[in-house]
Amino acid sequence: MTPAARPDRPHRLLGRWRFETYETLGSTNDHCIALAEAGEKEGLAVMARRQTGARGSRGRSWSEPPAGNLALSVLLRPAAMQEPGLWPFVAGLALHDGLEQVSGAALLLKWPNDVLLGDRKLAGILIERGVGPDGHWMVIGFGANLAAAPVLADRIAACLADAGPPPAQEEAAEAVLAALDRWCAVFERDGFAPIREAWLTRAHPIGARLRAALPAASGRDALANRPPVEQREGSFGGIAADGALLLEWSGRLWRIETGEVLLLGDGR
Ligand SMILES: O=C(O)CCCC[C@@H]1SC[C@@H]2NC(=O)N[C@@H]21
Repeated sequence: MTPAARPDRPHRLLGRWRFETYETLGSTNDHCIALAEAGEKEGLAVMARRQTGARGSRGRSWSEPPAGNLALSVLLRPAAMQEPGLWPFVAGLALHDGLEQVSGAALLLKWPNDVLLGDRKLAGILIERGVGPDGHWMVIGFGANLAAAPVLADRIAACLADAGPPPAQEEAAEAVLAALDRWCAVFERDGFAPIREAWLTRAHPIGARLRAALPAASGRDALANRPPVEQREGSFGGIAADGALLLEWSGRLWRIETGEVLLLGDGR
């Protein structure tokens, strides 16, 4: 957390969230994590109009234009951190539905929680967990290109401005928080089955061509039910009851539990 960082106005209550907005933070995830370690209760939601050190998944940075995109993180303390592998789907649904609602654009989910406009990445999620003096915490960070897409070396990203007038940052944050409130309630009440079903109706179709970049198989990780390669192209076969990606390749359905998945044709 930036020690001097102060919200730019008093927090507002939105469903289960205490919503704070900041002009500038290094990273909204870092800010929430520092507060979680200092004992903050669950339900904090932090939006920054600008981040100076945003982090992406797999240790990458998350590139942002000077202003106008969505940077939002929430702090949860799920009991004993049950089902950690299923939260990406809950969060992905919220990001997808919130952004669709404020833009009217038709968006797609890609495993496990990227949001695409057409075949290009529009938004992503970084989920981090830990345990501090007050118990377990989980921070879910949402990043979405609203006003501008970053220029990336290896692919072309999308922004909502490609599809029409982009929503304001706060409007997008509130829509994502409202959707997250709804999907958390479904998950808490009915478990993963309805989350999985809703996720599948918002994903690219079954049979879409995917390329999965898998971590190198070695030692205990070299599971017998995974292709013994680092990269494989196949067809989307849905998701399993535990959230694993099912990839049809070479006449078999393979389970993919970790790794990066590209929808082929997504601007690369
Ligand atoms: O690589 C990805 O797809 C995940 C990107 C997550 C970026 C968001 S922006 C808000 C929050 N704060 C961060 O530092 N990262 C996440």
